[in-house]
Amino acid sequence: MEITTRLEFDAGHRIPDHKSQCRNLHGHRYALEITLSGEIIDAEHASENGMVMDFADVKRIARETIVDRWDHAFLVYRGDTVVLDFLNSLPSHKTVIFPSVPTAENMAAEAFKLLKAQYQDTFGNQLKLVKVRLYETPNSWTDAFDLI
Ligand SMILES: Nc1nc2c(c(=O)[nH]1)N=C([C@H](O)[C@H](O)COP(=O)(O)OP(=O)(O)OP(=O)(O)O)CN2
Ligand SMILES: [Zn+2]
Repeated sequence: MEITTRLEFDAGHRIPDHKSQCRNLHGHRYALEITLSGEIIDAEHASENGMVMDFADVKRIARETIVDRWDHAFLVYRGDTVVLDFLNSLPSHKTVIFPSVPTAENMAAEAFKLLKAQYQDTFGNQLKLVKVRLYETPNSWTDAFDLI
């Protein structure tokens, strides 16, 4: 079985070498969809009985791991020194330094890597993160999978 839940957040970014307008500082309302697979839990009287994982717990983990960190932050490539220096000059600014250019693809890959370690198979139902889908706009999105 697969389950999917969706969270949204706002963040700023830029693609410094982009050929067009994405080189400008701008923001998106991102949507993050998390898909997990596993067997349906068969544990009489357990809160999770009949579920792959409680959607509330899927979202709580995603909030703690990604959304609370990236929401209303500016995501900056660590090599984008002109913008990084500017952001560092702003008192108490919420800045997330990225190891790669914060394209939708790199953000989804980073989210997958961080989330994979957080979804634990506590009920022995082969719970597994299978996909992270990130919408950068309502019309454009990317899917990250486990490449290992
Ligand atoms: N493969 C990718 N292409 C682009 C990315 C990306 O992350 N991966 N990012 C951008 C820019 O960030 C840009 O903000 C989004 O571009 P675009 O889809 O062209 O923006 P629109 O506002 O025109 O999108 P609508 O879907 O029409 O609202 C560029 N390319
Ligand atoms: Zn953008």
